[in-house]
Amino acid sequence: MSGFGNEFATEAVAGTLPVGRNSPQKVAHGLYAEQLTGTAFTAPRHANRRSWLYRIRPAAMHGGFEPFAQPRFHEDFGHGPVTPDQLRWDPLPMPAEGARVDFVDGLFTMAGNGGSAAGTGVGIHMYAANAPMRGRYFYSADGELLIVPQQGRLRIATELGAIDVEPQEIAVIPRGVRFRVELPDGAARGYVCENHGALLRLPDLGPIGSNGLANPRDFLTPVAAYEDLDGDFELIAKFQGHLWRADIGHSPLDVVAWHGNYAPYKYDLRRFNAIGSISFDHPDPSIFLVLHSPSDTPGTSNMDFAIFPPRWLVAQDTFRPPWFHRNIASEFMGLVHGAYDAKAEGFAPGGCSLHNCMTGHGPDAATFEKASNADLSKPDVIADTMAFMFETRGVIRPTRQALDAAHRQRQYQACWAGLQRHFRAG
Ligand SMILES: O=C(O)Cc1cc(O)ccc1O
Ligand SMILES: [Fe+2]
Repeated sequence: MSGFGNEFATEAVAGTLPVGRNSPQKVAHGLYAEQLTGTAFTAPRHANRRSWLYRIRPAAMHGGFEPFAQPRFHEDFGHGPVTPDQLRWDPLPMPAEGARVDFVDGLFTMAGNGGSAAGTGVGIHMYAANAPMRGRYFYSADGELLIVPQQGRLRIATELGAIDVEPQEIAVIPRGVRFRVELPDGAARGYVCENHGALLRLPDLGPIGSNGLANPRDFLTPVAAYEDLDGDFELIAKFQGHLWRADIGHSPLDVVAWHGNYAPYKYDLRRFNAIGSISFDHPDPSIFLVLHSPSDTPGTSNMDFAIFPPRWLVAQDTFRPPWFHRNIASEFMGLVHGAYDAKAEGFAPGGCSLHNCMTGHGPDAATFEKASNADLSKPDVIADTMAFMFETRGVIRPTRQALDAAHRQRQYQACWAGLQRHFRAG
């Protein structure tokens, strides 16, 4: 179903959805009615999100929760000093041969800020997995999950229907929605931004007008699909930064029909309508905004999700790649595909970098040399690329395990060491 944040209505068995009411005395086909709210009951209408689910058993039916051990997936960003160094990592290694690692076991928390208790900030995780989730279902009560696959497709079977995503697409699973991940290609790796703040939404377009950037009709939400399965299953929850498990005797993906505007969705990043300079200067990266989580301060996001897709560079008398800069915002970047135009070397697909508040960064020495001498009489085309940025208002604190990881590039700063002094007074 196409559209962003629409009021959808979908039923896997005809005649299930009640007409003219949400909670009739008896629901058709002997189902239970259940409301799932994603915003405060009294949130303004334009921001209000909730769905009505008609299901075989209510979500309340499961055993007691007990702690679940997966120590690499958490919300512990530390309280001590945080380095202002530029940081970069090679791709998260795939699971060892012979190990069976599913999506939940394969999550590795890289960095974050704020937290689930505060209701602001983000958790930034990566996953590397080689096995489907079997008899296991997961949800995060701590935030919505923006999933950015980098290698391998995911089939995300959720309570509200199934989403198939591949690299260069994204999926968003709302807070609380239960799901299971299968790996059609046998293995998968990617990035996850767990958003503790306001729900992701499309940005206003200002003078750009009524079309452009990510267009609403390119967002896709699944139709209802249900499992009617009994068994010795497990429900895993992320709640207040910790993982919990409970026995559940049936598949929680048993929603036969639903209606509402709180639902998972996907988007193909290749549909993004990139807008840029056709005169001079490289614009601010806000021009590449796909989705954002606003904060209480106008114009200042809790989190921005921006991408750097294929595009033409035509600006005249201009250093065309990203400039050298320091920002108030903090930037976590990943690369889904190809090469990134500010980094000639070292930023690999599946890798990531972190440039925090006021930390200087920009093109590496090789990129600077090339772009300073490029022939500007011709347009350049940047093809075969898809980089992205999770940009936040708060400083992004790398986790201990990310700083200690063998795949951290300890010599990253050397990429700027070759920048020559060119100054001549007069
Ligand atoms: O640091 C980066 O590479 C991301 C980035 C890209 C860009 O085009 C402008 C600013 C910016 O921070
Ligand atoms: Fe930057």
